[in-house]
Amino acid sequence: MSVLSKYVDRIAETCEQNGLTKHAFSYALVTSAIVALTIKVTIPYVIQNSQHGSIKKAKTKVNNNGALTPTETNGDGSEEDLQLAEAEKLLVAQQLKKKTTIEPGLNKAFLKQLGMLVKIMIPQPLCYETGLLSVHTFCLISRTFLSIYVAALEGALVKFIVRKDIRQFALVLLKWFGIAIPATFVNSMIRFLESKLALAFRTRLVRHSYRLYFKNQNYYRVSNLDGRIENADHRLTEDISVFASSVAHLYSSLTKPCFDLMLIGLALMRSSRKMKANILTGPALSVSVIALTAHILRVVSPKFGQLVSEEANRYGYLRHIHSRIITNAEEIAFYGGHRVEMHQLRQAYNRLVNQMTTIFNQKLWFIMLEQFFMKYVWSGTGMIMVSLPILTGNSSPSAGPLTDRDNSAHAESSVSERTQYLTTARNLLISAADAIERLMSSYKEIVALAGYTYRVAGMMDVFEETSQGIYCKTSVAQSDDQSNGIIEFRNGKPIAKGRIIYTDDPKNMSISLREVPVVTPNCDIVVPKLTLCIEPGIHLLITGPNGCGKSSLFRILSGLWPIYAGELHIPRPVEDVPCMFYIPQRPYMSIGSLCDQIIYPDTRDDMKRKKITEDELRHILKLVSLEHIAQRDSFDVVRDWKDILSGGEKQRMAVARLFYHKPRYALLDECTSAVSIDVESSIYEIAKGMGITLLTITHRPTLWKYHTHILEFDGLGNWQFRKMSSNEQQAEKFKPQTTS
Ligand SMILES: Nc1ncnc2c1ncn2[C@@H]1O[C@H](COP(=O)(O)OP(=O)(O)OP(=O)(O)O)[C@@H](O)[C@H]1O
Repeated sequence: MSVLSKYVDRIAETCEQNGLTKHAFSYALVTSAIVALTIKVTIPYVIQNSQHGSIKKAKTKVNNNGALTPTETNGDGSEEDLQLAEAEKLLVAQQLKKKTTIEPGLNKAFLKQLGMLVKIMIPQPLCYETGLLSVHTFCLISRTFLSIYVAALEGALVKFIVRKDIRQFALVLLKWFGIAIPATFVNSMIRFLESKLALAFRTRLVRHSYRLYFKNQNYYRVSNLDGRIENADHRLTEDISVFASSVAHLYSSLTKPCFDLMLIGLALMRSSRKMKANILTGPALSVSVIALTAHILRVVSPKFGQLVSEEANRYGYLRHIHSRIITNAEEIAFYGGHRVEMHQLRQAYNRLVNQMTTIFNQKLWFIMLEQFFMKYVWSGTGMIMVSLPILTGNSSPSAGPLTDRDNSAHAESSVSERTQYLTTARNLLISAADAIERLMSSYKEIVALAGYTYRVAGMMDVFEETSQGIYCKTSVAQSDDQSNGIIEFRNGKPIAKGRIIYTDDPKNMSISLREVPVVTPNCDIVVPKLTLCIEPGIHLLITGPNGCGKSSLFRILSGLWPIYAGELHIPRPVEDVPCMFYIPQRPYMSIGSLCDQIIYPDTRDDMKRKKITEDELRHILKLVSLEHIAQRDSFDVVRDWKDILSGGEKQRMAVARLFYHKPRYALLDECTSAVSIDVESSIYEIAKGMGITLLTITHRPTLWKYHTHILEFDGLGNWQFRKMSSNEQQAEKFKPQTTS
């Protein structure tokens, strides 16, 4: 700094010699500094706006064409970058189209969302969280009192040093050490309670969102039927955790400085009064300076909420790509697709880095300005505030004749008093400045919190809507013309007008569909109207070309896909006898032991309640020719069954589940395609013998003979439901692969 000022002095002298006054030079210097600062502050906004404009143009292109055809590239990103951005945004584009889209920031919507989340985190006035909050608040207030006491002690220490009073000095020093024990304990307690509070909030939020996530098969609906949340896992883990921590942190970083300011202000006023000075000038000056600087900071502050929300989006996308690679590792390895995958991973990472760099860049200038105000402008104001009582105070000796000795004693005492006042006031001011700095930087945290609030509250809103059957997907056919009047739309969203009716009549255990259309989540109509009745004992074979809607029918029967019209009548499941049990082509292996695989989705307790023994499980395994697995391992051994069992073994394990649950209807979706024909035949025989009605999708003619009826789709929306002729049942003899 001194080198710089010498350099400036030298230039000023040179200018003076050339006829320019020192005044004119300093005006020019200050003006150019202000102009430079203005340019620095405004340029990021100009760049940001122009980038926003170009991305918007590209987005319009996508929305208009309904395809990813970005034509614009911005300065720092390639076309590929933009494509990736669009891929990230594709699933939330529906939301962006809506006029009601809320941008994360410090606004009414944020307060509403925060209020909603606070109600979840603190469900009632008297609960564990309010207990924690009360203890935390008590610790925060105690810490403020301790700070004031320590400042007073330090003032007294200096006073006794100036007075050379060793005895008093030693006494106060002892007190100072004594206070250190509770002070450090309270400090540590504050951090401990903040972590406990964050964990308690997180637990409440996690419990609530898990409840919603598993309500009405939401975990399926959110990722398959709705397009607003791409990475629910990221929101359920990372976002909730960061949100809870930042709420807990904000509580202490907002309340503690407020207490500090209040009590320190009072303490400062008291010491000003002691110095017989005006107690209002100092605080009035400091309040005006702080209000002004705070306003400037607010105006120039970058939109940290949006920036943080976008960063979380990109981070979520990166994790999503990672988890896709882990899930599909074998397929990628067989294809040798590592180059493509790595490229996508790099792109996603680069986009995250770009966003983080933008945030760092924005922070650089903002923090510089913030520090300038807080460290220099405020310190200067503090110095004026502290010196005012001494400079304007009336501490002259009282009237009356005084000897020289009296005068010198009085002078000595008032010097030590003033030193004590200055030291105490300085310490208090440092604490107050620290408190204000924390309050100001909390603003940044609040804005960042707005980003997380937007993501967490948005997730809960989507969960609520999807659980009620309200979906939003990007590429849905949104007009009645496109859907031929089969689907009705309201506010651009399709309405599921169809009804599921559960029948309780034990004499009527049939499944019947009445004019139910098969509609995909994108609102493509696969079959316009389907009417059929499946009685127990009607073993139905479902055939048709690929993509004709066979599996979709199962999704509708299981209640996974909404019914847009007509009626579906199904028997109400009674305890221990499920109505339908679905077995997919790619069986799902759960985490757990061999026993857990067979009884899934039952638990061990359910199994005990049903009084099923391990011998019975062994028998079930024998029925599907898997007894060797039980011989190899015990039923309790936990393994990664997904990797340990072969494709055919996994399919047989899934059939073992069917034999364990013995449902009324089995929905078999090519579930034995990898099982040898002899085992497959015996499985079908046993299932029929158990009284299970089969609804089978298969391309194998060998299975036709186990069925009595056939449902044929032609792939154009037409279908035929009829009894099979005896010739068709013997199809395997003369019709090796045909379906319809
Ligand atoms: N989650 C989904 N979102 C959007 N469309 C889907 C979804 N699942 C399936 N579809 C579409 O629905 C149509 C019917 O699919 P479905 O799975 O019922 O075919 P399928 O007859 O079982 O075919 P395959 O014999 O190949 O298994 C297909 O055009 C498919 O693209």
